[in-house]
Amino acid sequence: MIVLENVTKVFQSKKGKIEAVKDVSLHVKKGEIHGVIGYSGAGKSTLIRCVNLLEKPSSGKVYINGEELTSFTPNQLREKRTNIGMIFQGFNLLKTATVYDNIAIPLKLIGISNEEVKNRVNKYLDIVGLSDKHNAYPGQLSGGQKQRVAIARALSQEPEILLSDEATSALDPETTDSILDLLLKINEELGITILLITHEMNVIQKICDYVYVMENGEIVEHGSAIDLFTKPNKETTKKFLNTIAQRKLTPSLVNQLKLSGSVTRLTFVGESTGQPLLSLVSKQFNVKPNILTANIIELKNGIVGNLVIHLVGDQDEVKAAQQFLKDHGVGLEELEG
Ligand SMILES: Nc1ncnc2c1ncn2[C@@H]1O[C@H](COP(=O)(O)OP(=O)(O)OP(=O)(O)O)[C@@H](O)[C@H]1O
Repeated sequence: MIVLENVTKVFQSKKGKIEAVKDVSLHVKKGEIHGVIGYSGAGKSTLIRCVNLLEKPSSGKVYINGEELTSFTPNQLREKRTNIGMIFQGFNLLKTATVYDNIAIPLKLIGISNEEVKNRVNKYLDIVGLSDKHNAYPGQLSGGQKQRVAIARALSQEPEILLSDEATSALDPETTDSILDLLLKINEELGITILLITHEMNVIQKICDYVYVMENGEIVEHGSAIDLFTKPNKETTKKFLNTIAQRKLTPSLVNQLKLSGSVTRLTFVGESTGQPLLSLVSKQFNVKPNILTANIIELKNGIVGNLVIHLVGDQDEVKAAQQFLKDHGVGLEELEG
């Protein structure tokens, strides 16, 4: 379990103070995968580095499994850090060491016996699917394979928590998917709690239970992945959603369509996905629903359907039809031109 309480990080630079992280609180429950998404410069890297105190917060507290990390001496911290693995965008492997040694050396440094080192390297290379690469050097591996070695190295210290700093950002979409599948597998099979940062909405979509949207050092919106995908509030969140599913119509088209009715985004989740609601609407009300765009987004914990419809009819009938949809659990957002 990870808890951040009012964490702020201020850097002093030649140009003055930079508040990279401002009063951030978050709570990652044991066994869950939480993601922080934001644009470049939002403060994500600084935030995740505050979790294992690679960056010392200027103020605020960090708790891991109920213990306040921010109160520990450097020696205590070194010991506690073995419970927090970390993976990075650039993999951070030793180029001159074999895959075996990349995993073995850090284990030897924390005093693990040679036999146990061997067992762990075998076990975790097997889990990440690289049992045949013990003697390879990083330069002989693809990006995805390098990240697998880095994941095996992080897991070999048998942490309860894994921090992922843009781990898939340097990878192509297919390799990204395979690394995300691996993260899901280690979360499910080893029960490891994961906190990740990313600027890619598909990472959030595929593996996160809970999401924080970060902007200018602050968490501007947060919620379960399903809530964020169905009821986004902030412009930044909506922009990120637009990157995975076309949700936007041109303002001139919206204005033109609104002359004869409403232009409404409907979000279906849970039970509402299984009902023929649009056909009921056209039977029960004097309106004609025309579908303008449609897509389905598969999240870790469910499926969200998005439809943008043009409801043609007079105002009262359109309003009654919208209320009917709302009453049946459909999310509604009136689009403006
Ligand atoms: N060591 C540092 N000294 C001074 N300023 C820093 C330092 N590290 C980060 N910053 C500043 O803090 C802000 C947040 O940076 P950070 O790297 O945390 O953002 P980010 O969301 O991870 O962006 P990116 O994805 O581009 O790394 C930026 O304005 C950055 O310039």
